[in-house]
Amino acid sequence: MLDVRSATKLFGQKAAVDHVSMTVDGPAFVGIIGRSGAGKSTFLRMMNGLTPASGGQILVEGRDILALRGADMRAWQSQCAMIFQQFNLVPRMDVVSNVLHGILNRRATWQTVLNLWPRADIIRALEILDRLGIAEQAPKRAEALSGGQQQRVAIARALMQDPRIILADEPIASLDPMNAQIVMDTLKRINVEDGRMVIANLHTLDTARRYCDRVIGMRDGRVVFDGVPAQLTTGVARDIYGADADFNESATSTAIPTDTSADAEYAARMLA
Ligand SMILES: Nc1ncnc2c1ncn2[C@@H]1O[C@H](COP(=O)(O)OP(=O)(O)OP(=O)(O)O)[C@@H](O)[C@H]1O
Repeated sequence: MLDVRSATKLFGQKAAVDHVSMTVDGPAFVGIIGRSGAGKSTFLRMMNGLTPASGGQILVEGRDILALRGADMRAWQSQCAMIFQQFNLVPRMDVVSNVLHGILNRRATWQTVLNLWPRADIIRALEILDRLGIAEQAPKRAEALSGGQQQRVAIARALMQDPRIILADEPIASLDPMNAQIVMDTLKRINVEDGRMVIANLHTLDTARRYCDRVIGMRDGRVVFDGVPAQLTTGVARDIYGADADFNESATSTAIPTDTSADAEYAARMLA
């Protein structure tokens, strides 16, 4: 389904993404790990056209999405939703309107300005929020929600697009461990239940091991590891992160104790 061939992005002389190649068949959950500056975000941004490539191809069912322009690129972007570390919601807008913004580019501007949405779209947005356990938050302003709830709204907005691929750029980097787990469980459910491919940049090894079918390790723009979580030993991780013998896995762990969260009830249900 996804065939990346020598994808490259240069910023001046520097290759942020350096001849990256990989194939992914079917709806896998792929994690990308690597130290800061390894090229993870740039690669995801190339995938959905936010950053134009300098070379290579990204073929999705034989079509090179790096070559798309205009309406074709916008059509691809609606099939390839993106989730960001900082959620990127409209803070003062209510939750359901934020979710409806997932299909903004399918609407006339005047309809959006007047906040006129077809009943069927509103119902679908509410159904998605209900599935993610946050339907009761629908009328609230996005800024009134906890970080974990806001990220679930961002996931709901992505689902509104009915995408084939979800790209998540450090989706849990701003969250406490319990909310991080809820968000990762949510992404995993979408992957398994809906058959949508998920590609997530992750900053913690334990998260990559726990949730991913496959892990890609990047270093200096290149793929230096491509395997299943069981192959991700401490030694391999040390190579990916370019760390020395003092490399300590706990530095990339989410296992920080916490006892407070606005999401405790939902967490209990999800984790039961
Ligand atoms: N717009 C840009 N202009 C110039 N250089 C850039 C730009 N975006 C990224 N870079 C450089 O490309 C390299 C890869 O950056 P990128 O953000 O993709 O890495 P990353 O692995 O996602 O790191 P982080 O986890 O810190 O986000 C870095 O050296 C970065 O400084």
